[in-house]
Amino acid sequence: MRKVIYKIGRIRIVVLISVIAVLLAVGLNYILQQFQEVTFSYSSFLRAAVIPIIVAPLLSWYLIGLFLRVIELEETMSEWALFDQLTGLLNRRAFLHRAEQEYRSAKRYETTFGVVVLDLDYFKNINDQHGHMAGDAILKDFGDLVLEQIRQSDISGRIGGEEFAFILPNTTLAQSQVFAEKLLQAVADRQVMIDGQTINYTASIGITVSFPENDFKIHNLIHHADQALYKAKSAGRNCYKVAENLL
Ligand SMILES: Nc1nc2c(ncn2[C@@H]2O[C@H](COP(=O)(O)OP(=O)(O)OP(=O)(O)O)[C@@H](O)[C@H]2O)c(=O)[nH]1
Repeated sequence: MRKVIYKIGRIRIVVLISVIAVLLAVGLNYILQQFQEVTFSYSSFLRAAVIPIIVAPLLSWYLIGLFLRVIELEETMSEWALFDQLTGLLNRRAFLHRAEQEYRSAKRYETTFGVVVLDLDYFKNINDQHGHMAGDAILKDFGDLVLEQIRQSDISGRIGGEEFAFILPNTTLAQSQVFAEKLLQAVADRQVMIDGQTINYTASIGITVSFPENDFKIHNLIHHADQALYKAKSAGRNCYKVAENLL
């Protein structure tokens, strides 16, 4: 509906509604004159047209504006329901929903997909040393990196405070490892300026892959990737590890 309004143009719609209102008023006046059997009068026509000429454009302009605002608010609210406000990535709930869809599609078409879980390293230290705002700036920077560099067909979400997850459709283990390597490098290359100070950050990654012959559900896959992530943390961080069951 909003698209229709923008396509036709608000002014044209207002003019159209006003013309219809005037025609209706004049038509009604004509019918009434017929019923009341009064002498046909042009001045009565003019009087009938005056009110819609003034009221119809003002009222329709206002109502169309109100309608557009309501639609805009509705769109913003449905966006808020799906996206994390800080990073612009899918929130946990929306991510899991999309991941579930990919899981079903991969099962149906017997394809393999990668599941990658990433956690920013020593994030508590960043908050403690530079403040919560700096922590937020890093999270936002990571969101920008993902939005800029990750394929549209991949599914990315913020699934926890400083934990992110990715579903890579039609992707093998070897390809998921290349993805992880590139992502780690891209994160390490980032520089965030906070209060004139440059802050670098790193991340750790856990990977698993869903094969058509396995029957692991999404929450199992994320759990396996999470376990691999903790291995990467124990191994010193800024690296990736593959889930135990794939080795
Ligand atoms: N600024 C900011 N901090 C957050 C947000 N969500 C979670 N955090 C913080 O992230 C920190 C996570 O700390 P830990 O779980 O100890 O992990 P870490 O310090 O990154 O250490 P490792 O993961 O082991 O490398 C906590 O201090 C949380 O308060 C957020 O939205 N903004």
